[in-house]
Amino acid sequence: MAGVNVKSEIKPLKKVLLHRPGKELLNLTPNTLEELLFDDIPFLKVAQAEHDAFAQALRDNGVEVVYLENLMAEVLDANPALREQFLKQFIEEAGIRTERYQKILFDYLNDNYKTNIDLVLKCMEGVNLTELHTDKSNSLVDLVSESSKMVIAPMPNLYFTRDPFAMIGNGVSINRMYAVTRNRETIFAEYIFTHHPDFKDVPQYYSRYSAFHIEGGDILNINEHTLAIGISQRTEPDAIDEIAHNIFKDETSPVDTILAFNIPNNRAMMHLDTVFTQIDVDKFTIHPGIMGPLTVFEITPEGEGIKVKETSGTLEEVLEKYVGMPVTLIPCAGGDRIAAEREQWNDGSNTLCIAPGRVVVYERNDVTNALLRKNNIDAIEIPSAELSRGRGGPRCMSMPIWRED
Ligand SMILES: NC(=O)NCCC[C@H](N)C(=O)O
Repeated sequence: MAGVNVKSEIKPLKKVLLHRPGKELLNLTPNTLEELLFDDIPFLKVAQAEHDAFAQALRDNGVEVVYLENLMAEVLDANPALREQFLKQFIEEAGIRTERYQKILFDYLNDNYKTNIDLVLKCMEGVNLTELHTDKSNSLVDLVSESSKMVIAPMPNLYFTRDPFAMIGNGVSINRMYAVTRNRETIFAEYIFTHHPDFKDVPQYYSRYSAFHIEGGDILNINEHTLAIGISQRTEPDAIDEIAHNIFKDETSPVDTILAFNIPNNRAMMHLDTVFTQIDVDKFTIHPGIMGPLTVFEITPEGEGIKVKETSGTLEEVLEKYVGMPVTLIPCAGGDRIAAEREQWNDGSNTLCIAPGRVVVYERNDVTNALLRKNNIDAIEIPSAELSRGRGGPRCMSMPIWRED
């Protein structure tokens, strides 16, 4: 299956991109948690077992699972000249400024990680100064530096494959991320969507070099004509203007309406998909906390440009207009504020829909999961004690590549 095809949030999922959490999680420390966007340090062995259970649940439901690290290694295997280019770019973007250190790191990584898959996994893991064995007598920096510190920071958020790039119909948005720690994640997308034979012809609607940030957790394909994008902590309105122009300009894209949902700017609701996901033709999960402050803007093409207006009506009315039937909003954990806040913090609203009425959910969100079943939703539970410490659920941990039309 070459290319990408995602024109819905709910149609049967055929192919998905994941990243199995790796040694990058071992390089989280209490002092770096905030900068690296984690709230605690997951126990890697258990996080991997939970993630494998997630992948298996998807395979059991007929979904082909591909891994980010493998696609990237395939690109480098097929184009040996890119290995050097990638590594230099990666080291530079990791913030290594001096030529001396750029060379030390290049040689260390290139010489010690001979296969491309090992190199890619090592880049994700990060590099500790203790690995480098530099000669302390010819550099003041080395002499005064702590002996154990990360000279290349780890990339612990990679298992949230939803965010660095996002499929929109038959195209892709390669994102500029909100936080420095996540910006290197999109280098992999740049290589895959430029060089991988399955993905190099996919139209690109956004560039990682654009000035404004936008993340995939804010992008929802409501149907082939309608896209919803969150204005959030992670996505700036300027980025939505820019992507709207690019999508409307593409004659092959049927998208003619973008709904911009203005959600509160805070960590608990960092992306639209942390507060709102579609789970059936006429059902959505929702965090009750966004109902009050939510405004929705409608963006449509006008001439060479775009036209923007605020929509009127309740959220139900707005959604009904676009899905073409009455809709039910299922509040996370029912109506109770304490249960809703607790379960939303652990991604109760962040479900991955794999067919209409069938979703993958974290098992810990008992109240929400029972409510979904009461609404005739088939909720497939996966273990989540460790994965949830990164603040993302099944939708965040997956990037659909292909859904049936
Ligand atoms: N779509 C999502 O909501 N993704 C979750 C991302 C969690 C990650 N720790 C972050 O803060 O970016």
